[in-house]
Amino acid sequence: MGKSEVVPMPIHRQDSLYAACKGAFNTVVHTVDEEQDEDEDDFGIPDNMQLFTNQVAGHTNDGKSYGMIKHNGTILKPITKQKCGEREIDFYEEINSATDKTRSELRDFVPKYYGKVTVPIKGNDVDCIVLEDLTRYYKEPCVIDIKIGRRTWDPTASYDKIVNEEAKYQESKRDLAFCIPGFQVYKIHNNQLCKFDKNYGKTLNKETVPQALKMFLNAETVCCRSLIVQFLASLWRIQMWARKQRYYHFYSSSLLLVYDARRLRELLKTDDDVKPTLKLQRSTSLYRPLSLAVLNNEKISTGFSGQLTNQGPILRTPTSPTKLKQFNDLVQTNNNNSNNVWQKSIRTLKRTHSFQNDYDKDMQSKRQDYTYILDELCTEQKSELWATVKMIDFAHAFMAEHHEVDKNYLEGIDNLIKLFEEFLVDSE
Ligand SMILES: Nc1ncnc2c1ncn2[C@@H]1O[C@H](COP(=O)(O)OP(=O)(O)OP(=O)(O)O)[C@@H](O)[C@H]1O
Ligand SMILES: O=P(O)(O)O[C@@H]1[C@H](O)[C@H](O)[C@@H](OP(=O)(O)O)[C@H](OP(=O)(O)O)[C@H]1O
Repeated sequence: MGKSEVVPMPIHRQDSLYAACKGAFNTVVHTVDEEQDEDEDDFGIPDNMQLFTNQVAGHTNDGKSYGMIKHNGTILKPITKQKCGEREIDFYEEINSATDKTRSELRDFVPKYYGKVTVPIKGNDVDCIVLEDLTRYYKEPCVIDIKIGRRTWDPTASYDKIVNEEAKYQESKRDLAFCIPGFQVYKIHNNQLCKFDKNYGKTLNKETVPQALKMFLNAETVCCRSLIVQFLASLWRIQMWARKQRYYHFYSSSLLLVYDARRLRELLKTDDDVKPTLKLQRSTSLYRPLSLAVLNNEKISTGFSGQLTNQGPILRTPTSPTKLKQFNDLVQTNNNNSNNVWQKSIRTLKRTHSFQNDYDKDMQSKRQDYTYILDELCTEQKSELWATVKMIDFAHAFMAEHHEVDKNYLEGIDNLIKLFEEFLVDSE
């Protein structure tokens, strides 16, 4: 592995967690300044391709399968299991040509798909799926693979496969309906790249998963609210889609969360960014609508009237016309950029000011709460995104039987969102 080395983890505040990693797991630490020049020759891939070093989970070059390959701003996913490969290609091709709203919308939530190529790897011609590299524009890409669902075996799985899958990540899957097969994080306090593999992920439970997520977020001491809100903005959109879609059931599929630690480092240099001027005041749960937020020491209405009907909370137009105008202008200005997930989230949030929509009521109140935070973040001068969430790995994507909602998938998403929302509340 070139200049990478296996060294004991440094001991920081999360002593127990780091101590658990020390020695027990194959935790690899690179220093950020270190050149990561892998020896491509060892892996027998063409000269114009490289091993994809930002891969945090999935199949690797272990003699039976191959790891991801980096090529020209894309990644190539080698197909070693014919059926899984065909299923994944069929899935991408189907959603790329779909014209219905639900599947067209799904295109926004997955990496861009560029077809299939055959690559000579170690003398074998291997078919590969060509996908957008989600880490491409990030200087210090922090990546976590979160496998969604309690059940990770598909309807065609053999008895052995079921037994095998059920034996893994037991506590995490049972209690949270998701698990963490791997992640990497550029630690901003010591410039080290820390990698955590599936052996580490398999030890996690409902108490340690939040700690691992905080480690991934560089949030052991201070939680960056902008980062969490960016992730939540994407997660909420995926959640809303998963709540209504009845096309697919995903088994062993993941969410890939990616952010740029370089941008986080820049942001944390200024106190204001760590402690945003906007603070929501709330007691415990995000599932209760707020009536007031505090902006620059001034109380402002979040739009919740304090009254509930059997249709849900009654919302009023927020009382800050200036903010609302800025917000409208911003949405208007960015209307052309229809692929910008951030702006789409903002437009969705804007719609939650009205009751004339179809969204679930709890979603309305949650989004209402965060309209102001998103508004503030988007009016920052440097507003381009530096964090994103995409759905990946469709080797086990199946058509939904009887047009049922994919509860297995949805539950994992819901629980992940709850954790992120708790981080946000804790950071106030
Ligand atoms: N579009 C992408 N951009 C960047 N990295 C990606 C992308 N797709 C996958 N990866 C990286 O590759 C890893 C494995 O991806 P994926 O889950 O598709 O592979 P897999 O071999 O089918 O996994 P599994 O063993 O879970 O079936 C991910 O954890 C992630 O680190
Ligand atoms: O997390 P682990 O312990 O690495 O387990 C692997 C994981 O469940 C993969 O999703 C699966 O690949 P598929 O999705 O392609 O089935 C792989 O099966 P495999 O060993 O048969 O490749 C498992 O080994």
